[in-house]
Amino acid sequence: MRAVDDQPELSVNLLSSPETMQSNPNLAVLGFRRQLVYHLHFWAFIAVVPLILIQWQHGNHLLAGLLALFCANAVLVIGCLRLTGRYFLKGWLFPILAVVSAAYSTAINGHAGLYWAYPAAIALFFLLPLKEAGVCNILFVTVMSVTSFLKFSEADFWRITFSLGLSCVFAMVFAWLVGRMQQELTKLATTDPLTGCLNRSQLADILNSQIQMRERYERVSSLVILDLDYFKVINDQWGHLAGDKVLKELALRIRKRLRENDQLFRIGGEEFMIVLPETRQKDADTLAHQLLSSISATPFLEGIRVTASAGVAEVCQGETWSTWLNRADQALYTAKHQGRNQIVNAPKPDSVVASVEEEPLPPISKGGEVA
Ligand SMILES: Nc1nc2c(ncn2[C@@H]2O[C@H](COP(=O)(O)OP(=O)(O)OP(=O)(O)O)[C@@H](O)[C@H]2O)c(=O)[nH]1
Repeated sequence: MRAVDDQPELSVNLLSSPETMQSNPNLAVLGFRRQLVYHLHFWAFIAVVPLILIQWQHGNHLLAGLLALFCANAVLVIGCLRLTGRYFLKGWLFPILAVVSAAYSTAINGHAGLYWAYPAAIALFFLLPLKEAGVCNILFVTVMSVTSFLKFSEADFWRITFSLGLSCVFAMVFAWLVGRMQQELTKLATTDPLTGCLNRSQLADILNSQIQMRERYERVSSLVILDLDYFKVINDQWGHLAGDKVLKELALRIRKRLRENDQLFRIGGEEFMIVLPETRQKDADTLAHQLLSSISATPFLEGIRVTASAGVAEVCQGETWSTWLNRADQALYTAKHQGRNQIVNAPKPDSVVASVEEEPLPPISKGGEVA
């Protein structure tokens, strides 16, 4: 399990926007992870603040300093998460300071310091990626074993080593299972169970990322929306199970033709959308023709021949994801209206055509040639 992902481009504050989290499963997971980090730092801060005074009064100034640093880090992490939604220093200071403080406290305070080793070891699995947390904990248990060997009786040394080791193993297994469960649930929430295609949950995010590529780097992407023709007739004549098989087979045929970076969504009953990064309209149109040919060339099930219609749209400068999608959708509507089994390319939006037409002509040199 990883507490917080590296997503610097994510500017939403997930601690304060539950609506965003509800509509996007990936953001929901990230939001819960941030909540976990937030609460760990908050409660650790509450628990450790009194210890600073106690250690200072006992003359353990170095330990008091370490604990003060730990609390300052907790305040910074909480503040950054609250104000910017980012994770200060990616969570490394908490485990380092917790582990060093626990080991040092055990060395100077004996059993009183040892009790803090257990929460510190467990917290590692919630703050760091699983592998890093595992390695840190092996080092930590080793340091604590050596300390207890030097400080306590042999029987205590064995007890401490095994109980701390076992706590780490339990925490690791739990964190690993929670991480797997997150992955499974995210997959379930973002894909269509019948065809395995992406569902609408991430549609806006993925289209927006393509728009950003267009705006920042002039990298042009295209959309193809493809819809089976007269699919209702298949359901009516051969039944819904046959209809489902046709949809599965359709997704397979489309996938066979796609590149690794292309993304296939099922956005309606028999309506599919393909996002084609770094693809011009002309090339998207070629792909759409190939898809329509592969759909109509061979029957899906015995006797079931199917055709499809498609709308193609390249993203334009200054366009939002919904206007881009709408243009592709309108093109599909036109293809259906014109008789189906065909592809229609979406025209550029009016504002883009106007701005191209209004572009000033290049200056003319003295000789009458274009400069
Ligand atoms: N088998 C099956 N059918 C579905 C599924 N989702 C939607 N449908 C059916 O798909 C059909 C869509 O019908 P229409 O929207 O009229 O579309 P169409 O018959 O393909 O007509 P055009 O798109 O205009 O060519 C409906 O009968 C839905 O019940 C599904 O998951 N499985």
